[in-house]
Amino acid sequence: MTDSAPLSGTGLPPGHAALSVPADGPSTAPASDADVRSHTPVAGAPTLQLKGVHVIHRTRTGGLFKPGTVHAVNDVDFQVSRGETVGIVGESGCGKSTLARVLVGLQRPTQGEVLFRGRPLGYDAASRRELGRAVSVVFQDPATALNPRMLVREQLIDPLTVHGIGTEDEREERVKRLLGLVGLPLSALDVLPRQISGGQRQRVAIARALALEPDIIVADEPTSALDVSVRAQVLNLLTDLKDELGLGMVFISHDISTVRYVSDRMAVMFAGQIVETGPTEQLFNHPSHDYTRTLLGAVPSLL
Ligand SMILES: Nc1ncnc2c1ncn2[C@@H]1O[C@H](COP(=O)(O)OP(=O)(O)OP(=O)(O)O)[C@@H](O)[C@H]1O
Repeated sequence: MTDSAPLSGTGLPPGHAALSVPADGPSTAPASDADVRSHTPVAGAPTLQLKGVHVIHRTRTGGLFKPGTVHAVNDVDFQVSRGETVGIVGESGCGKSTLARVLVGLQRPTQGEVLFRGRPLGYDAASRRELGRAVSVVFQDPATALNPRMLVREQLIDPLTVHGIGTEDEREERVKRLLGLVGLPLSALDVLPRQISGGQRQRVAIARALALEPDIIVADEPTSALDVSVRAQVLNLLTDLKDELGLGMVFISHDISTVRYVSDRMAVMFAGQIVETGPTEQLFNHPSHDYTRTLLGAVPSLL
């Protein structure tokens, strides 16, 4: 981990930094129509829903599909709500991370709709702040979420302070609870990230993602950077937390056996498209797409 890794002042990873404004409770005086739309959930709507989403990245060198562009996400429909884990699996470069960035509001689709609680997601500061509170992200490398120069306590208190949650004492209490939830001792509060192991750092990153009591956690390859010996522990932690807190989770991995282990439903991604989706066991037992069969035929990896 380098000393230059950034930390947003929001309790969220870099890129969410601009999403938050200091205030307490729900925003008042919406700044735009988008704010008004986003503040009233539609009863029964999924927490997050994508409809016909495309993301085309512009590149200097060009991509596979067209010189100068990469069609990273191609006509994707997707949804997730509290209480369910939806896995997204596919090989490197198929568009999983781009899709994750769309889900957490860091990437605007080139085309298509992102609905948050049934309303079109706004990209103004107040809407992003609201999304940032309801949807957290855990990245592959905890270094992207943790500031190497801040004590664990400060990193966990930070999102609470930014969102104006609780008194100082209440924040301290919540931080201790968070640490307990992710199975770290209280002594971990007073250390820097480099003083703990990679698995423990990922636990801190998960605690931080839970700090604002989100509805959904988007976990993008959360165990891939960890030693094999601790992958299962972190995976079990995520599934336990999901059950305990009733969270929704989007679990992204290139490894189909890991996705099977945690997911209720699965989406198989290939070249930017979701080529197959369904209940996990059904998809395993009766894959309908050739690419899914190829993934299933690959040597199963250790978690
Ligand atoms: N900001 C960007 N600018 C240009 N191209 C990009 C950008 N982000 C991703 N891409 C390209 O879009 C495609 C999808 O990338 P993405 O990172 O979403 O895939 P992925 O499945 O998450 O892969 P990996 O597991 O290797 O991260 C790739 O071809 C990638 O090179």
